[in-house]
Amino acid sequence: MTTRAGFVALIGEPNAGKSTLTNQMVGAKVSIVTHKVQTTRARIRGVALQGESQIVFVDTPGLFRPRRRLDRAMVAAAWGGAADADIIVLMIEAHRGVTKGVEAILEGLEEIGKGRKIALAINKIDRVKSEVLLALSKDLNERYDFVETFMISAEKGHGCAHLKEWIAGELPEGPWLYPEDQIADLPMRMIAAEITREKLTLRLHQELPYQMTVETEQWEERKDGSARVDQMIYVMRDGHKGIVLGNKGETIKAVSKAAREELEEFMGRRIHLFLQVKVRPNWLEEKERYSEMGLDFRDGNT
Ligand SMILES: Nc1nc2c(ncn2[C@@H]2O[C@H](COP(=O)(O)OP(=O)(O)OP(=O)(O)O)[C@@H](O)[C@H]2O)c(=O)[nH]1
Repeated sequence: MTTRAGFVALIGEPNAGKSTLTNQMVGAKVSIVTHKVQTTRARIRGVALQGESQIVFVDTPGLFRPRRRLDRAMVAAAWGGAADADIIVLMIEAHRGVTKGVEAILEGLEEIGKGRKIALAINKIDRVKSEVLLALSKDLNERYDFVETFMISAEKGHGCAHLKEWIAGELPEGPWLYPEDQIADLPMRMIAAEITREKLTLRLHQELPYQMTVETEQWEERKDGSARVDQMIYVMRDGHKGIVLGNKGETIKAVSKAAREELEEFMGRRIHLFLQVKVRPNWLEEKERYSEMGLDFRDGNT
C-alpha cells in the first residue's frame, strides 16, 4: 500500500483553536505538551496517523503579531514552516469573522500561497447560527481561493474526521517522516532538545561552534514517574567537541544541569538527562529537508 506523509501548518489568530484541533487529531497524549510548545521555539504540534498517511502538524510561532505591511522576504521569514508546508489550514473563529488579524493573514497568503494547498477551516461553529456561517464562508472564499472549506468544531469534534481524511489524502506520497514509536513523545523530544541548545548558547556565547545541533535520541519513561532523556550534541569538527565539553567537562556539566532543571520545571517531574557530543561533518546535507520546514534547531551563531 502507498504511504503518504507531509507537513500541515495550522495557522490562525491566537485562540483560533489550533491546539484544540491538533488534540482532536493527534490524541490525548500529546495534548499536554502542545499547549506549551508555543512557549518554546519547537515547531511541531503533533503527529497524527490516518490510514496510511502520517500527518505532521507544525506551528508558526510569532506569525501574527500586529505589524505594518511587510515585504515579501519578511513575510516568508515570518511564515517560516508554513511557507514550506505541504498543506496550510487557515483556522477562523466563526463568531469573530474577518478581523484585522484575519485580513493580515489573508494578505500574507497572497504572498506565500501560490501553488500551495490552502484550506479554510471555520472553527467554533457551535457558537453561531448557520446563516452566519454560510455568509462568512462566502465572504472568505471571495477574498481567497481556498481549495476546500471545512466547517468544524474542534472542541466538539464536528467535522474534524472529515478534515483529517481530506488532509491525509492530499499529502504527497512517500515514506513516513517519523518512526511510529516516536510519534507520541516527539514534541517533548523537540522541546527537550531546544532547551539544551539554548543552555549551550547561553554558556558558550561567541565561542559557540558554527552549526551545532541537539537531538533527543532516547526518551524513556520510568516506573517512578521520572524519565531518562539521552541527547546528542552534533558538531561539525573535532575542535568544536572540545569547546562544548569544556575544561574537564565543566561546560557540558553546567549545560546539562541547567537544561535538566528547566526541563524538570517544564515537565513538572524528575528528569535524568544524559548529554553526549559527536562530530557529524555531513550533518548539513542530512538536515536539509528538516531545516526547510524550520524543524531543526537553528545554527548556533544565529
Ligand atoms: N466553543 C468552542 N470553543 C472552542 C472550539 N475550539 C476551541 N475552542 C476554545 O477556544 C480557546 C482557544 O483554543 P486553542 O486551541 O487554545 O487555540 P490556539 O489557536 O491553539 O491558541 P494559541 O495557542 O494561543 O495560538 C479554548 O478555550 C478552546 O476551548 C470550538 O470548536 N468551539
